[in-house]
Amino acid sequence: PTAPGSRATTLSARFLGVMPAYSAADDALTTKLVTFYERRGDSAAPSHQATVLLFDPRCGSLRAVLDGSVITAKRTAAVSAIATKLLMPRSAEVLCILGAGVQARSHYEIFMELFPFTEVRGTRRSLLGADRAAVRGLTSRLPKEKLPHACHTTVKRTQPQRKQNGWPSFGRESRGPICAFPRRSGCGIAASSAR
Ligand SMILES: NC(=O)C1=CN([C@@H]2O[C@H](COP(=O)(O)OP(=O)(O)OC[C@H]3O[C@@H](n4cnc5c(N)ncnc54)[C@H](OP(=O)(O)O)[C@@H]3O)[C@@H](O)[C@H]2O)C=CC1
Ligand SMILES: O=C([O-])C1=[NH+]CCC1
Repeated sequence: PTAPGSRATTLSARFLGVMPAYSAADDALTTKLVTFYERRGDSAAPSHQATVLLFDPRCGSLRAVLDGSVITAKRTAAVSAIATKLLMPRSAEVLCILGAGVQARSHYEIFMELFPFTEVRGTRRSLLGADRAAVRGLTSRLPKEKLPHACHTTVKRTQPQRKQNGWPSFGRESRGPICAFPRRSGCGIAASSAR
């Protein structure tokens, strides 16, 4: 959990995070409850499930219960976008997304809206079969200049964007194995100027 004052109760690879926050400026008292579980087998449940509770700061009464899934997806991508805006080299042209989950999708959407990337490349574990360890190490071990080469599929922004469930359809323009991007679930994101 990333919010100040957050607490997480852990049971193996299963977490319940409690993320309370108070903003005097917004007159808002709130907490998010989020479970994040390692996905097992072919479970259909999302790995992250969240609910947001909104309280009246004056009397402490509960005022609203909100589904936290969209809030989590959009808020996390928005914070990444702010960091990217401040840190990304001006020459960056390639957006590389590692993983193909909820965050991958929300990051893709906001990054393509805000930044002039000319190309997007993506990778997902399931395509790698026995080579899963290689993907696990991507974010930590791969030299920056190698990152795009590790990606499994690519689409040029200049080409017509065919959509498939809201995502670009990585098809004929793909290099390497064609990825039915996405299936269900993103583990990391990086912007690279490497060609
Ligand atoms: N900082 C913040 O505020 C937040 C951070 N997060 C973090 O962002 C990350 C992504 O979350 P989310 O998109 O919701 O999760 P999803 O479960 O939707 O997606 C996870 C993706 O990571 C891949 N993956 C999982 N384990 C491995 C592994 N061992 N090796 C390679 N790939 C793997 C999955 O592959 P496959 O499809 O094959 O299963 C899937 O593509 C998580 O680490 C999450 O905790 C999320 C929300 C908020
Ligand atoms: O903000 C959030 O919902 C989470 N951060 C890490 C795991 C879940």
